[in-house]
Amino acid sequence: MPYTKYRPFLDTNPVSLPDRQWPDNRIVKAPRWLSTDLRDGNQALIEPMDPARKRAMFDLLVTMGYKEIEIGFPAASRTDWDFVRSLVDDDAVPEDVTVSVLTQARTDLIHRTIDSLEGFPRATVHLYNATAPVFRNVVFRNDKEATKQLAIAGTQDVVDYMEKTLGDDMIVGYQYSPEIFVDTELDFALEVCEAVMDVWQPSEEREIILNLPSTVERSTPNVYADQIEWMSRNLSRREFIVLSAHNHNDRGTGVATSELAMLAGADRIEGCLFGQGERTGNVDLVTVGLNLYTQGIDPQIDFSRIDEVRSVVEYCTRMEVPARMPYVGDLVYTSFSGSHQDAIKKGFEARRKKIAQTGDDTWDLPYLPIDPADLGRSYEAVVRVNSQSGKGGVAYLLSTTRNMDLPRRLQIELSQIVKDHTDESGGEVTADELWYIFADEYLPASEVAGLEPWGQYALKGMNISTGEGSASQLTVTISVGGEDRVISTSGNGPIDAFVAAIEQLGHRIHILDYTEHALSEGGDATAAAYVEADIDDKILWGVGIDPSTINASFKAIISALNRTRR
Ligand SMILES: CC(=O)SCCNC(=O)CCNC(=O)[C@H](O)C(C)(C)COP(=O)(O)OP(=O)(O)OC[C@H]1O[C@@H](n2cnc3c(N)ncnc32)[C@H](O)[C@@H]1OP(=O)(O)O
Ligand SMILES: CC(C)C(=O)C(=O)O
Repeated sequence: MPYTKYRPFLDTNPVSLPDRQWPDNRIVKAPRWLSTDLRDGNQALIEPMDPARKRAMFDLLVTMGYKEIEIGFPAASRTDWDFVRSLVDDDAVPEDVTVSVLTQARTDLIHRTIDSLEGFPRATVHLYNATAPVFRNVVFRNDKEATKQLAIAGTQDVVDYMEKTLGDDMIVGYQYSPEIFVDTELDFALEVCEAVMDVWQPSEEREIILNLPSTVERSTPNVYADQIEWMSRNLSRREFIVLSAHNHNDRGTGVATSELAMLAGADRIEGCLFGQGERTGNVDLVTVGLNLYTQGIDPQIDFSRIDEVRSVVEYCTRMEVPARMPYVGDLVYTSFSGSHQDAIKKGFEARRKKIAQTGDDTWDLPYLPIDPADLGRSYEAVVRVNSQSGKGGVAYLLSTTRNMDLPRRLQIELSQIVKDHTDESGGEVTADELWYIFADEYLPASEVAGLEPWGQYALKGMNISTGEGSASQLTVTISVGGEDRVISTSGNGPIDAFVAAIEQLGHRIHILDYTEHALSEGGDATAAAYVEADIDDKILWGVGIDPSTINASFKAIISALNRTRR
């Protein structure tokens, strides 16, 4: 490939900051957020949002807690203008939300943009012009001075026209973006921003938002961080400036770029939900927000119903959120491989114990950086079973979907049975399919609809009496190949007596392990019993489910017996 036609970024726009501070900084609070879903996000859609979709997006952003929302480029099109006006007409903007509108530095567009704001209680006018060499030379055919003058004139236009047209009771802020900041010589970006500030005159009550976009991401995030720190250190009137980062994702590092920008001094992050936006998109606000959350920082945004957020965004943008999208994709809380499933299962068990014993619910789970429940995702989706899965995943699914708490060696036995199935089918086994595989293998068919009956033996009835200190007397009816046999025995306990009954059927049987637990709570609780037995020199597990614990254990022994002969 002709790689020599590309130049290293640092050869085109070098940054020197040997005493950089940002690598030692820590992010300790959420930035101010700006959602540009309705502007940058919308302008990049194959089919831009219609009014209903725009409104759904706006309402979603408000509900989630975004306080600054760029609602469009009202001078660009009738649809953008109408949408902006509809928010005033419908009184749709809550007290604590500030809308923002974008314009180029062109008088007619600036005036129309400001006209669109009439009636809003507060708003921000956002003006941009590209400042980088290739744009000066190719797009604007301007030198540096003319580029700066465009920013100055545009800002002056904004100031003058606001004063002339907007009432005193309206709070209007100003944002300036030197578009293509990353490719702009730093000293020139600084010069333009200073010139813009000279016009706007920021002060205690009159902040200015200076937005330094990686319009096209072309360097590693550390270079951008150097650029942000350099600007942050060299800008005058820094205390009145809200330094904003607007990052695209051309190199796939938009999130890292925004995070490093925060370390380097950015106060505000602009982006779109799930990374919508031009080309590879704007930075994903959900990922940046939830990355903060997983560090114990309140993102100030409600992500607790992430699937609802996703479905509204998919409706509005007519684009699908990919299955591996951080925090929200279909597969991100799913583990297929055996060792991951095993670790997750153990992690959940350890967590339950830790909470019960100490009340400490600090999150520390193998392979899961976030508790899916915090985002409204269910644990059932965490583990899925295919040919890569081991005992942990199988046991986890049966535990979460059926309350079955399988003993470890039974897990190993079942896992091999499931693997035979997945090796043959090649695909995933759903929780329902797993239940059918399990039931077909271990349970009398009558208990699970849709399965063929199997097994030479079945428990038909029993009567047991145990006197104090004396042996259990058992009379049991067992169907043998369809014919009922009534057997009377005794033993040290019910299981011992039942084993004696099985021996009367001509089998050698020795119980190796036995456990039981309730499957549900309350008076109508059902019990599950698990028996590992050596029957006629075959070691196998059997499972029984019944409202009576004794019946469940007898069924488990019958299950193991039938399996030796299947
Ligand atoms: C990085 C970003 O995403 S910025 C946002 C970009 N979004 C959009 O552009 C969406 C909406 N835009 C539009 O609908 C149109 O571009 C309009 C209505 C704003 C303007 O349309 P037109 O007047 O036909 O101009 P056109 O779209 O061709 O824009 C190019 C012209 O604008 C000039 N221009 C581009 N950006 C700016 C700017 N920020 N400030 C001043 N002039 C600018 C160009 O130099 C060019 O001028 P020229 O025709 O004299 O060479
Ligand atoms: C207008 C600016 C902020 C922009 O969208 C960009 O540079 O990507």
